[in-house]
Amino acid sequence: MQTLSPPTSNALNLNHVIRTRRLGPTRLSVKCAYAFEPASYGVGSSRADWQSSCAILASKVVSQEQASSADKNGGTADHVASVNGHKAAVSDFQLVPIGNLEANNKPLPPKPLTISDLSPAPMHGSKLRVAYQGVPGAYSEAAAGKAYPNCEAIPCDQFEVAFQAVELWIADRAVLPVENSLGGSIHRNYDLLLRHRLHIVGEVQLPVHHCLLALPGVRKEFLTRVISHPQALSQCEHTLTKLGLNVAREAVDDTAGAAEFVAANNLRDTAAIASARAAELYGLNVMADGIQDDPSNVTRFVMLAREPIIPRTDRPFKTSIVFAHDKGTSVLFKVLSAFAFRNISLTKIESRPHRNRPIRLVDDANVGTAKHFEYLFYVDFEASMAEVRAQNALAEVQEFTSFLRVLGSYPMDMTPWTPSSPRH
Ligand SMILES: O=C(O)C(=O)C[C@]1(C(=O)O)C=C[C@@H](O)C=C1
Repeated sequence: MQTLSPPTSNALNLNHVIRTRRLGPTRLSVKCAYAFEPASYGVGSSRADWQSSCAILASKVVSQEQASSADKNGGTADHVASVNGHKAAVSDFQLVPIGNLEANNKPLPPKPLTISDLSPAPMHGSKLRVAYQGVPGAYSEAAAGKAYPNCEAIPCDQFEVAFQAVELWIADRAVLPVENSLGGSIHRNYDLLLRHRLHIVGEVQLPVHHCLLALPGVRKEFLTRVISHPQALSQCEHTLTKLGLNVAREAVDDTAGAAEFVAANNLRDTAAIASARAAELYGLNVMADGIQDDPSNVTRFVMLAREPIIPRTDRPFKTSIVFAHDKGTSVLFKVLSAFAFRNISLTKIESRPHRNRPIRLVDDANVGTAKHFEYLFYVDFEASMAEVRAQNALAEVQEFTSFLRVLGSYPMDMTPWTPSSPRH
């Protein structure tokens, strides 16, 4: 996939990230997130390890910010001296947050934690911060808004950065696409779900209504290429051909980023496939509206958090799992029968290469060596982990598999269906 970097989006370092999260939606980049590579913050295998790593990170962030504000006030030497054991006054060590000073500059004792401090989100009364991949105007931003109305949406330049933003407490949630009704699965996010330790806490299904966007005054005959996210290009493939647009199609990181790129570079030979909101944001014209090949085009997004939600039985729930087996795919039928036997419907099954052990060799002295590809299986089923039948099904699945992880048990998106109508 080609990466067209729009001139407006700079790669940020961690200090910038921390500041811009308060200022507004500058895109988080992988460069900033890699400042805390998993290996360097030593995430252990247990949740306790992971949580304490996050706490250490969060305290590092605070002390970095305090150090930089001390620098600005010419306080570096004092700070270093106090850390080295001179000037051991409490205020030098800043054991009490700076804001907690009485009028006479005496530190107040720390405030006790309350129940609301412990609730997972929103943090400290502020808006919920939701990471998504893309720039403003992307469908993922709309999905974040549907999942968490009034949230502060935080643009990230890659899916991986959105995962890390939540892990590093820069964001409270991530909203990421996993499948589209026309384009199929977004494999990258399936792989990332396994590599990261976040939990699926919800899903949203967003009707995706694509537009063909170009600079004002540009006509179809001028176009030599159409750029967009690969999913968007595949969702509009036939319609583009029907419109007579047999021009080059180029994949970029996100739909709104494509619109931004056309506008920022004043490209009169290039159109972007993106939302009507992207047209407004980047000053483009809508040349054709509703160009997705199916009017009921819909993308399913999952909401991710550091903590799982407590599963319930008072409304429809879905559960997502991933499993593998040492003996390969032969176990699949047994696993699926554990659900069929209990009348639990599967809504999705996806297989991905088993990255740690992609090939299994089976030697047969007479005929040679068979090389089987190994897979991880992702299954979504319609039941809550609070239901006994789901617990029993998983207990059985565990017997057949060498690896099983519950990615989340969460309420199904049951919002009324409103497909968009084609108007091109
Ligand atoms: O590029 C965007 O606007 C996105 O939000 C990404 C994405 C995707 O990854 O599938 C989301 C929804 C649409 O299906 C097209 C693209």
